[in-house]
Amino acid sequence: MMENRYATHPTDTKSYDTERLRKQFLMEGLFVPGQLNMVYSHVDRLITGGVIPLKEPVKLEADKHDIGADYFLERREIGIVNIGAKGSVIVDGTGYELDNKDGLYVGLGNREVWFKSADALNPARFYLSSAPAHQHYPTEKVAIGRAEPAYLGSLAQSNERTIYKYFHPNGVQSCQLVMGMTLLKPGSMWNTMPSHTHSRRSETYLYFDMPEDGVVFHMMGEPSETRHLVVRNEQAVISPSWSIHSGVGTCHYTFIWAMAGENQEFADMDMIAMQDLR
Ligand SMILES: O=C[C@H](O)[C@@H](O)CC(=O)C(=O)O
Ligand SMILES: [Zn+2]
Repeated sequence: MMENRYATHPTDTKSYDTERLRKQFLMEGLFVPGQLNMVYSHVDRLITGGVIPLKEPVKLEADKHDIGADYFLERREIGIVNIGAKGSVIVDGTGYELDNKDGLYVGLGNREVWFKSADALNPARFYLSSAPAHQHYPTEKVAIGRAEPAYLGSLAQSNERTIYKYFHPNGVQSCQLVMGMTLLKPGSMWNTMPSHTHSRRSETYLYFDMPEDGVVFHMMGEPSETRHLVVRNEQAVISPSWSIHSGVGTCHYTFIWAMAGENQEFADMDMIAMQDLR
């Protein structure tokens, strides 16, 4: 299933109530057993999806009306991260086994991508992020143990966390997609504070590894006009270029970030001074 989400003007967003904010920016139903669910955001044309294969493998596909192509990766690339139990992704006949938190880049031109769980009773949960692409780059797996970690924050500020970059200029190559995972240490609940925007690109966040009753208050909006979304386990957020994207949880959690836009420089951010937040 593909749901469409359209771009929003920051001035319009000021008058949104909770319901409208959630409809526009929150992706709640990505992970449903046995299904492939996707959201097509017209912000940078990022497609965000989730798939939990059970007994039957699930094929990566979309309606021609949505993507304007005969097969999913005809004019796109995709980043996949498994947030569940062991599974595999089969790319034009070649299988790649993904354990929990392993990632796989699949580039333009691959015709058939299938998702499989090793055990239907304890299935894989694949998170997907896809951007338009103009060139083929090789399919490549990034095991979490192989990704380069960056340590940020401090326990005193409740934001001690490790950032793993999967697909980026110094790692697995892609056309647009820059994707990685940030793990908060137990006792740390804040992510991406001090906050930033980056008008050169947009971003999505998937929050997971949270208890059922856990929530993250995801901060969004223009720096001088902040709003929040209450986000639960395995829900994702669309962050347009003009919005901050930051959050605080009721306990520590993990999130996957994905970006697309003008460039791929991770550090190309506009930092917001704490005194400018409203
Ligand atoms: O533009 C970069 C993204 O917002 C994230 O990579 C930030 C992040 O993971 C963090 O600070 O923990
Ligand atoms: Zn960012």
